[in-house]
Amino acid sequence: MDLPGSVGNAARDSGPTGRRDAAILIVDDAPDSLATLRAQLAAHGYQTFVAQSGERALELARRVHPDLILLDIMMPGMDGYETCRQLKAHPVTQRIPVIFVSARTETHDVVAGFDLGAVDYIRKPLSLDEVCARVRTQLQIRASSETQQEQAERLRTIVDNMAEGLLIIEANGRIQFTNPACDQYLGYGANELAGRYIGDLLNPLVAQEYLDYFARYAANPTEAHSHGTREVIIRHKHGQSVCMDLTLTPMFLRQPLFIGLLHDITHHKLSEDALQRAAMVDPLTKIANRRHFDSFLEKEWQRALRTGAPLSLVVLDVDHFKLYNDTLGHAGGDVCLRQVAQAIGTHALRVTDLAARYGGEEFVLLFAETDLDAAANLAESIRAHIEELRLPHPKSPTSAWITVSIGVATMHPTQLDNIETLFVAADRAMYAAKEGGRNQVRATRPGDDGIEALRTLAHR
Ligand SMILES: Nc1nc2c(ncn2[C@@H]2O[C@H](COP(=O)(O)OP(=O)(O)OP(=O)(O)O)[C@@H](O)[C@H]2O)c(=O)[nH]1
Repeated sequence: MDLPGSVGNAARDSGPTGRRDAAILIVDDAPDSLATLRAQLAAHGYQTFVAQSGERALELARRVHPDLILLDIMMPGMDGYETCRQLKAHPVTQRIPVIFVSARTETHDVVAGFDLGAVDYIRKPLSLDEVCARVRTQLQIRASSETQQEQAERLRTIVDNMAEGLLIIEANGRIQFTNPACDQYLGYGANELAGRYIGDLLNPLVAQEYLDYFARYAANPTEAHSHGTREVIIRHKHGQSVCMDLTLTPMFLRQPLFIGLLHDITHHKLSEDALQRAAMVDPLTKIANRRHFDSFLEKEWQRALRTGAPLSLVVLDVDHFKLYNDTLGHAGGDVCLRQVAQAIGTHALRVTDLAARYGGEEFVLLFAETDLDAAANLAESIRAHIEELRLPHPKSPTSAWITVSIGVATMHPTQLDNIETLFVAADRAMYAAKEGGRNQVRATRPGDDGIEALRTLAHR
């Protein structure tokens, strides 16, 4: 009988403390030798299994997964060498340490044993204490290598499954490793990024900044600290840009290395952009709001200062709008403002033009690099466009339709001027249009003499 009474899965289970005794399979065709070894090992607290042939040893090893195998070489049928070869060839048993126990003591026998993957070789006749000492040592080695392997596997599982992208980068910017999340974020297959350089992913200026930081760290690893988290635009494999938070931490593992953690913030970015856009738009009419217009005007003003180009401001006010609201209701007034805004917006065609609702029923347009005549002509087409909308204004003393009064002012700004001057001039021109009978455009150049300078372009 080869098996001890307790063989089976129960014998291999963990005890209540979670620790199980090491199990040793002893393979020897000589019953005496088997019995002696077994008694000795059992006395040291090991669980033992015995087999008297190579074939039986293979079968048992696959079933009970012993922690160690003591294997005789000379056996009838399959000898110890062949048994060892087959143990090492099978995935279930290949990692079980094998110690040869043999009366064959020639060096080439011992070498052949090691060549087959044995971890030790004990010569017969046996010194039982020596056997126990060698068994104990091998079990300790196995336990510690198993622990290391488990730790490595645990780490690997974490790295493979984490949501953040992970990159290991060398000091020269070469990517050494990426995890699956990183590959997926950036559109690459497994191992495809390894060997590439961060310059392949980042814009040249940002990549250079990182390379400078790497070089500083490599020159003085003890002084360096984490580069912190920063928002970067990374090139996806298929060309599009992805917005990510990148956290870089330096570490020294035989060489200076940098651990990069990538966190996808495209979604935050999209909502941030949407918020930013919303902050620039008038909620009722969906054209630019006053805040956006003011900052746009400030930029164009500065540009006009540099280039000396003319800057034209158009101020537009809906005529008798209070009366319109009183007649058709506030909601009707809102609809009208939307239609007027839409019409105005269609006249701001160049990137240097902007139409905005400045407040209430007042609208403004900026035409950069546009002189007074051109701006006045544009204003006149806006006036005509709105009149042609034929939005009924039943009680208006000016027209049966909605009309607007428009003031235009043009300046070649100098350092001595300010934006206020341009606004005041356009406002005065607009009020002159109101006073002149509404539904008309008046234009002026600040600096010309007051109301006389206003030119009537279209007076109906
Ligand atoms: N429906 C609506 N009305 C608004 C809005 N903002 C301002 N108004 C109204 O627009 C009207 C502007 O009236 P006024 O400034 O007195 O001038 P007006 O009636 O347009 O007359 P003139 O400018 O002299 O032609 C006021 O009644 C405001 O309540 C808005 O968002 N929606």
